[in-house]
Amino acid sequence: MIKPILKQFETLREQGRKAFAVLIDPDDVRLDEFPLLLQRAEKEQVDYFFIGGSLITQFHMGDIIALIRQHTRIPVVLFLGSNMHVHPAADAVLFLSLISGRNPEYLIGQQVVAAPMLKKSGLEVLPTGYLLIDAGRQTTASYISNTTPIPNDKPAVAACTAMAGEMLGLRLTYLDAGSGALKAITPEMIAAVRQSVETPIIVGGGIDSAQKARTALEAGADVVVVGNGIERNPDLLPEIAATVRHYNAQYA
Ligand SMILES: CC(C)=CCC/C(C)=C/CC/C(C)=C/CC/C(C)=C/COP(=O)(O)OP(=O)(O)O
Ligand SMILES: O=P(O)(O)OC[C@@H](O)CO
Ligand SMILES: [Mg+2]
Repeated sequence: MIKPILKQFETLREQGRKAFAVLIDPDDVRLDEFPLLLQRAEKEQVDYFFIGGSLITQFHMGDIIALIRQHTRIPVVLFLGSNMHVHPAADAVLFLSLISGRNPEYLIGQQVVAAPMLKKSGLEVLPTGYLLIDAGRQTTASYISNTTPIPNDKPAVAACTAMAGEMLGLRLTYLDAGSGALKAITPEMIAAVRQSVETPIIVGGGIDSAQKARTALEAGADVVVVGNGIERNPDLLPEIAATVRHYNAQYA
């Protein structure tokens, strides 16, 4: 039996293994070209698809998930900007609470509205402390959520925020510089969070080279997420997949 996804993340963390998640922004998917990416992802042993966006204007999330099922066995995890984007055909949902911000709507409001729907959906719910980190420019997620990201040179703020999230019972920590970030999260910040919590750590935003992925993994990320970088340059997918495989072969 395939382990639930939270258990998979916790096992990675316990064993020192790493995983690679490809972020699919539904609005940027061309359904005719998508199977090519999927075949590549399957061949390169991508571990997860994260799917979602701050805004979704194309109503084809169901078609996207159906194509993923047709071409791969890679689990699909919803990464949502809004409770209106929930789709029951996925495997799991990152149940984000935006704990770096002070906007109650994104700390608990969206979650209250989504809860009954999620309970019925059969989706695995992954309680996640979500931290937006300054990216060198305003990102869609910080604009839409109306929250101030944590300054990227303040690792202690991120560490204390993650710690509080863990104490509140959140099981995953997601450090996100935001999609298309100019600056990826510093290794100092990732390491400070790693020393402060036991939860698996997901890191994303602005990872547009294999070297940046490796830096995040070495600093303590358990899962790296790449979206824009692969949209711009599909050859980055095999490069990052090889980096993660190499890391796992070397250290696990
Ligand atoms: C789990 C439920 C029910 C809701 C979550 C609602 C919360 C708390 C969201 C957090 C804030 C937020 C708006 C996050 C968005 C995260 C995301 C999917 C980012 C992907 O990138 P985009 O922000 O779409 O960037 P682009 O502008 O590059 O498309
Ligand atoms: O698109 P990129 O910059 O890779 O960001 C991935 C994800 O963490 C954004 O929320
Ligand atoms: Mg988007």
